[in-house]
Amino acid sequence: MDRADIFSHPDSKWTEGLGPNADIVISSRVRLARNIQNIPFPYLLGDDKEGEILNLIKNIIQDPDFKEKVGIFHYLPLSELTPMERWVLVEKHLISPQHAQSHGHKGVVIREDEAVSVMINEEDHLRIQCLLPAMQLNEAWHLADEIDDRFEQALDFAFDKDKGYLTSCPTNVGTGMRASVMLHLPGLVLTRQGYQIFATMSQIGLTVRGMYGEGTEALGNLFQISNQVTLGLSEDDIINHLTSVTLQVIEQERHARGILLQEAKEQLEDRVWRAYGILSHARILSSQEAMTLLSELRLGIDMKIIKEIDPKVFNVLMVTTQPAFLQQKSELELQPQVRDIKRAEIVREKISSYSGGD
Ligand SMILES: Nc1ncnc2c1ncn2[C@@H]1O[C@H](COP(=O)(O)OP(=O)(O)OP(=O)(O)O)[C@@H](O)[C@H]1O
Repeated sequence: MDRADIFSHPDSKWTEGLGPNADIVISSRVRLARNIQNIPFPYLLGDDKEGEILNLIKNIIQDPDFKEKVGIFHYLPLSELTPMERWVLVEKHLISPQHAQSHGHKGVVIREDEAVSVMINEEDHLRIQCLLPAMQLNEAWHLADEIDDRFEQALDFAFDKDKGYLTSCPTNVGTGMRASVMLHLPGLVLTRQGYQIFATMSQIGLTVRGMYGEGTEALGNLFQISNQVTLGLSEDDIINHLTSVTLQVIEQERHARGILLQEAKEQLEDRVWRAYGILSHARILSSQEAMTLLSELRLGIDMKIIKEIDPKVFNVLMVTTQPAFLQQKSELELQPQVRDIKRAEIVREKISSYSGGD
């Protein structure tokens, strides 16, 4: 995948949708916050120093040994990207919305398969993120650990022998790790059990966020669950705890789907087929409506109510129907009403490609 493909193709490693519990876990993410010793945190840095950090990282990823060991990365200084390109990276979950809106010498390096991205000068000098499809928290952690080791061969990270890694926000001190899963939980939402379960998360050191992380809405019944605590726990503790809670939530979601099938089969089928009908024929779709209907369609696919559509369609449409991706693809800035027409067209085409025409 070359640099231009990052903005024109919806596919990332996570959109492959393959792996354990892929019917409920859309993606698993591990991010490590790291800072370079003796350099102030980004919020205290002047432009020159920020520029130096960007250059440092650029040189590291261009080193032949680094490339051979951990792969080819594209270097993208945010100042060289259009606002639309930055938002495509948010919609592909490769950078945070906060990073997309920042000014100064910020950047990101992205591995060719888009499983790894490293934000530069976000809240910390480096935010190493590994994003894999389905329930692969352990795999994402091992990959992040490997990338971290490679950077650490070239950089001295700020580390305190008692506290661990030092980070700009005290909530990240220690491992600097946030592990998270993005879950599709329509069963828990429809049976009204979701909010009760989410309310207990903070009592067990976890937090529930919306589709694009901190401060964002939970669209399309998608929720991100992540660890709140980074201090006093090892990386393995964090991964094991999140894994065991996620497996319980998966069980509860399966149970809720079973109840729906047993107690409200016709209503469930009706909802799924209506979603299919609207998505296959609508001429205007807002992003919110599209996400809601795509979630219902995906539920129907996972519950074998609809058999001919590949569940991966949901992951890809989660990216291609988003405002920035739509506009980037059209190479035009589009008014919201025009975007809604374009979105409906894209969804119709994708769905009819499975069902033999609109
Ligand atoms: N499991 C996941 N799958 C896909 N994307 C994710 C997942 N978890 C987080 N993200 C994405 O990562 C970005 C940052 O998320 P979030 O704000 O929750 O975490 P963070 O990096 O730990 O930031 P902070 O330290 O500010 O809380 C967002 O764009 C979000 O969509």
